[in-house]
Amino acid sequence: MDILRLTVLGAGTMGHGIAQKAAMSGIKTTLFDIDQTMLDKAQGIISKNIEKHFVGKGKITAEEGEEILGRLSMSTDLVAAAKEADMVIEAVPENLELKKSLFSKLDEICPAHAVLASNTSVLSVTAIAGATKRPEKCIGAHFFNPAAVMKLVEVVLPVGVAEETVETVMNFCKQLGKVPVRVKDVPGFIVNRLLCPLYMEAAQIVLEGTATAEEVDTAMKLGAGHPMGPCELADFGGFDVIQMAQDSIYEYTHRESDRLNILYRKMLEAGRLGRKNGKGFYDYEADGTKKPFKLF
Ligand SMILES: NC(=O)c1ccc[n+]([C@@H]2O[C@H](COP(=O)([O-])OP(=O)(O)OC[C@H]3O[C@@H](n4cnc5c(N)ncnc54)[C@H](O)[C@@H]3O)[C@@H](O)[C@H]2O)c1
Repeated sequence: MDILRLTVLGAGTMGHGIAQKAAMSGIKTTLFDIDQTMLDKAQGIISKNIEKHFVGKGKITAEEGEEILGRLSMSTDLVAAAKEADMVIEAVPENLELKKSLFSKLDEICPAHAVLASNTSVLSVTAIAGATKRPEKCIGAHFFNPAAVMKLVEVVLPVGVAEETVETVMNFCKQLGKVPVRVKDVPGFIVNRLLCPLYMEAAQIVLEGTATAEEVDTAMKLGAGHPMGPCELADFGGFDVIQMAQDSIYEYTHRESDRLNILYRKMLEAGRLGRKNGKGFYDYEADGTKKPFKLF
């Protein structure tokens, strides 16, 4: 099935990037949020991105830029936003009850053929799908931040998903210029399952004083070819998100090595969330410069 009409729920960090990419790929896209100010903000960011990075750089004409924006509409009315959708992607806050309740409503509102996708990072897609009467049409579509730029989408297969749904979503991702990878609905999927142990060991090295965060980052960038060091990357992802991901992986594996490193818990207790509040392994200035934070 081709996706001609897409609805994205949540106009925050991820939702606006997914909506921008879909509109740029020729898909009629509606961005829904309960907060009009988030929709206004998203509209502003998308318009600026298209002007600055595409029209301004001569990649598309001004008319093509207008056409992209013409394919994008904003709504605070869920029924109007979703009733004709071929596919819905929810990118609302990481809260299982909220996502289940939205999926249950979407199940009533959307056409019978519509695919319902969740952008959840750590929650069970199977549990979200279970809130509907169409689990075979529910799936995870895990985009990465910034969603308009990052190539990967983890296509997450919950229990009971139909192969036809998987194929539809794999093709949709390719239409967006993304590279989709199939993964079963197990905590951490692929990327977080592999990144979390790196975050935990990096924190342990810093905690025991073997090396500083800066030394860990330099070592992994220059020695392992990573574009960002693990401490910088942990700051970027956010310690609250890492905590949720790590706890969900531990709940699945019950391995001691998969427990959240105490340093993240201490940072969170100290109100340090990472880049999102300018306080992580590093302190960040408004101009993007950073200096290492002295832990103890
Ligand atoms: N930020 C990331 O790096 C990242 C990466 C991958 C996946 N995710 C996942 O994407 C989802 C969204 O994350 P985000 O960082 O974009 O969040 P965000 O807080 O930036 O945005 C969430 C948006 O949802 C809106 N919202 C709240 N309740 C709503 C409702 N009932 N209906 C519609 N909209 C509602 C909010 O107004 C807000 O605009 C989460 O599940 C998160 O785990 C985030």
